[in-house]
Amino acid sequence: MARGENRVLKNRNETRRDKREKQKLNEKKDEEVKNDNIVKTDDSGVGIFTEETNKKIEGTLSKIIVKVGCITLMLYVWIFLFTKKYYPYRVQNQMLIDALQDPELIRHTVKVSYDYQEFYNKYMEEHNQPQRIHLLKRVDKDTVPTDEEVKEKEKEPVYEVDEDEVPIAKERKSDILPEDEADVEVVGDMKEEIMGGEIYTVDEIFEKLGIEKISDYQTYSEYEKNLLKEFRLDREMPENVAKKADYYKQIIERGLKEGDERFFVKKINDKKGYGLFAKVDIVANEVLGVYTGVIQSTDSEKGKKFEWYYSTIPDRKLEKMVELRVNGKNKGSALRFVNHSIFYNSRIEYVPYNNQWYILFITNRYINRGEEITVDYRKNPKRMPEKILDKWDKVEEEELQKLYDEYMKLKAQSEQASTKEEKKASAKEL
Ligand SMILES: C[S@@+](CC[C@H](N)C(=O)[O-])C[C@H]1O[C@@H](n2cnc3c(N)ncnc32)[C@H](O)[C@@H]1O
Repeated sequence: MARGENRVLKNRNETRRDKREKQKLNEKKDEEVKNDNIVKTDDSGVGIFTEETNKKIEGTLSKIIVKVGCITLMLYVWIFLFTKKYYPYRVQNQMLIDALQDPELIRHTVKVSYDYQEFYNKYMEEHNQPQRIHLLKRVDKDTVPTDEEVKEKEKEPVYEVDEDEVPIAKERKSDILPEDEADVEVVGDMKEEIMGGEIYTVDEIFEKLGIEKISDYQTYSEYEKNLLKEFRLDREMPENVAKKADYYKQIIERGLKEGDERFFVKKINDKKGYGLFAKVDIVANEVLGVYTGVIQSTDSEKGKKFEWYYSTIPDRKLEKMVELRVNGKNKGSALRFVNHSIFYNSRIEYVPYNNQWYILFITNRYINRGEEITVDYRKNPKRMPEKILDKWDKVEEEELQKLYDEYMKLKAQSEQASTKEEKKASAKEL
C-alpha cells in the first residue's frame, strides 16, 4: 500500500512541476509577442514599429498606391481619347451642319452652279452640240433668300421646305424624313426610266466584285508604313495647302464616318466598264468623298487602272525617291468607279490631313440625279498615259457626234412633218 501511495505522490509532484514549467514557457512566449507587437520606446522616447509591422504597413501602402495609379492612368487615357478624338468630331460635325445652313455659302454655291450652267450651255451652242444643262430649275440666283428671310425660315420646322427653296443636298440617310424617302430611293425607277441596264447600290457592287470597303487609307506593307512614318507632310506644306486643309478637315472626318447614300453604280459598256452615278441631286463644290485604297510603291509602268498618285518621298534605305500610289482595286471607296470624261463634272483636290494626303473628289457644278460622275484624268499627269486618254476622248467625241447626228435627224424629220401639216392646213383653207 505504502509503495502505491508513494507512486501517486511522486506522480502528483511531477505533474505540478510540468504545469509550472509550461506556465513559465507560456509567460516567456507572451513576453516575446508583447515585445514584437507593442510599441517599443527608444532612448528619445519616440514610438517606433518593429521591422515586421513596418513591412505589413509598407505592403498595404504600395497596394493602395498601385490601385490609385491605375485608376488615374485609366482616367487620363479616357480624358485624352475623349478630348483628342471624339470631342473634335462632335464639334466639327456641328461646324459642318452650321456651314450647310449658312446662307452665304448657299448663295455662293447657287451662283457658281448658275454661272457654270450659262458658260456650259453657251459653249455647247457655239460648238453645235445638243447637250444642255438645266440646273436649278427651281432656283434663280436672284431669288436666293436674303439673310433676314433665312432667319425667318429657321424659325419654321427644318424639313417643311417648299418648292422654291434652295436645294440642300440630303446626304445622310438619317436626315431624310419617311415622306421624302420615295424621292431619294430612285434606283428602282431609274432602271426603266433613265438608264436601262445593270444597276447596283455601292454595297451590292462591292459584294459582287469582292471589294472591301475602307474608310481610310491602308498601307500595303510594313515597308510603306515605315516610309510614311518618317515623312512629315506639314514640313512641306505651302500656305495655300494649309488653308485648304483647314477648310476640308471637317468634311474629311464627316465623309469618313458616315455611310453615303448619294451614289449608284451602273455598267456602261464592256470597254468602259462600270461608272459611278448620282442617286440624288448634288450641289456644286460638294465633297463626294475620299479616294481610299492601299498605299503602295508602284511600278509606274503597270497597274494604273485603279491608282491615284499619292506622293513621292525619299527612301533612305534605297537612297532614292520612291513613288507611292493609292490603289483602290480590291479595297477602296465608291470613288474607284469614277471614269474620265472630256465633259467632266467633278475635280480632285489633294488635301493633307493627319499627316496623310486625302484625295478628295469634289463637284464642279450642280449634278442632276442620274448623271454620271466624271473627272478629268488629264488634270493629274501621273494618272494615265496621254495616248490612252486621247483614245478615250476620241471614243467619247464619236459617241457625242452620233448622238448629235441622231438629234439633227429627228429635228429635221419633225420640221418636215410640221411644214407638211402646215401646207396641208393652208391647202384646206384655200
Ligand atoms: C478608276 S477605274 C473606273 C471604274 C471602271 N470603269 C470599272 O469598271 O471599274 C478607271 C478605269 O476605267 C476605265 N475608264 C475610265 N474612263 C474611261 C473612258 N472615258 N473611256 C474608257 N474607259 C475608261 C479605264 O479602264 C480605267 O483604267
